[in-house]
Amino acid sequence: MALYGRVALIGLGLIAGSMALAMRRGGLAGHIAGTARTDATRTEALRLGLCDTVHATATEAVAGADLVVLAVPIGAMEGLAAEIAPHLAPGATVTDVGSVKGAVIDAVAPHLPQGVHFIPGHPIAGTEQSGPGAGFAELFDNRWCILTPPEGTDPAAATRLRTLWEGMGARVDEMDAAHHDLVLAVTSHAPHLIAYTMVGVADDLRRVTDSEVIKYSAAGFRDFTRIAASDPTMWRDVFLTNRAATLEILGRFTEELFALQRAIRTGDGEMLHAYFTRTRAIRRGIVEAGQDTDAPDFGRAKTRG
Ligand SMILES: NC(=O)C1=CN([C@@H]2O[C@H](COP(=O)(O)OP(=O)(O)OC[C@H]3O[C@@H](n4cnc5c(N)ncnc54)[C@H](O)[C@@H]3O)[C@@H](O)[C@H]2O)C=CC1
Ligand SMILES: O=C(O)C(=O)Cc1ccc(O)cc1
Repeated sequence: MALYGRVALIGLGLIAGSMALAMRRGGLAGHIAGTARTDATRTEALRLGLCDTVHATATEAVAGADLVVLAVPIGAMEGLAAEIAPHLAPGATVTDVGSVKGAVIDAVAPHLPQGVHFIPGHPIAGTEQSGPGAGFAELFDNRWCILTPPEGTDPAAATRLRTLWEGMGARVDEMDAAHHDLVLAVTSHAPHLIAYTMVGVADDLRRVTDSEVIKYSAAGFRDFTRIAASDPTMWRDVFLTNRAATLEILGRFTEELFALQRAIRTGDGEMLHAYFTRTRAIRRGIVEAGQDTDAPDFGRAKTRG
């Protein structure tokens, strides 16, 4: 028997589309109901076989669902939570996949009725692509998914959601929302901002033509351009909702950057060498601990992009 009888996916983009395909692969959902705002997305989701039914409204999709997944940009979550709240089945679990957790909890939890389990989540897996056609079943394989269940969460509901993510190929960790937001500011949010900035700098530097940027892109800059092609709405919402942690990390980043800038200006090769030796050791530690899921020897499908 399927783990969840009826799953409602709100927002049929990269993450919801990948979840639909991964749930089908694992036989984890009896019925997948989806909702999207436009006719084009609903038609595309049916054509791709993501959903058994697609609905024009979120309230129709969540009716009778035992799992509801909010898979929209963070700024859209509060409005959707308010809209679906009166239509949720008693005992249902509501989860989300947002890249920031504290703000999502503040926005969503107050709207949900007693008897509904709210267990926020965040798959640490994605690409710069968006929309239903961007999804693929292997996206979560060997990737982490972080759950941030609030205190007092029903253990059976949390275990069931953990089992779903494991069934979709992910490894699951639990932590509190504030810690999640700090960790992700370091590992994802600040790096994305740096990529956006670097691509902006190259664009501003008119002495370097566009064709030269493309032609001579070494791997570092190529990765920046891929990341800087990510969805603008999603990333605007990430920075507006993880403000404190991102600003804290960017402050530290700026200090380090100034120190390196000074070392370059003063010709302090010793400082540069010591710094790069330290960072190389960090990278090697990650690979040796088997934490780099993109390493070629990890035996998994690489994230597309
Ligand atoms: N893209 C990535 O790599 C990752 C994204 N996330 C999170 O997952 C969530 C969804 O991201 P993606 O699937 O990448 O985005 P996406 O852009 O591919 O899909 C989002 C979908 O939500 C729809 N939508 C937007 N506002 C809506 C509203 N008010 N009502 C109904 N539908 C609405 C959009 O039309 C779109 O179809 C975001 O909160 C993001 O932070 C989490 C992990 C990775
Ligand atoms: O495409 C990439 O490199 C990513 O970093 C994907 C990603 C984007 C946002 C998340 O919250 C988690 C993963």
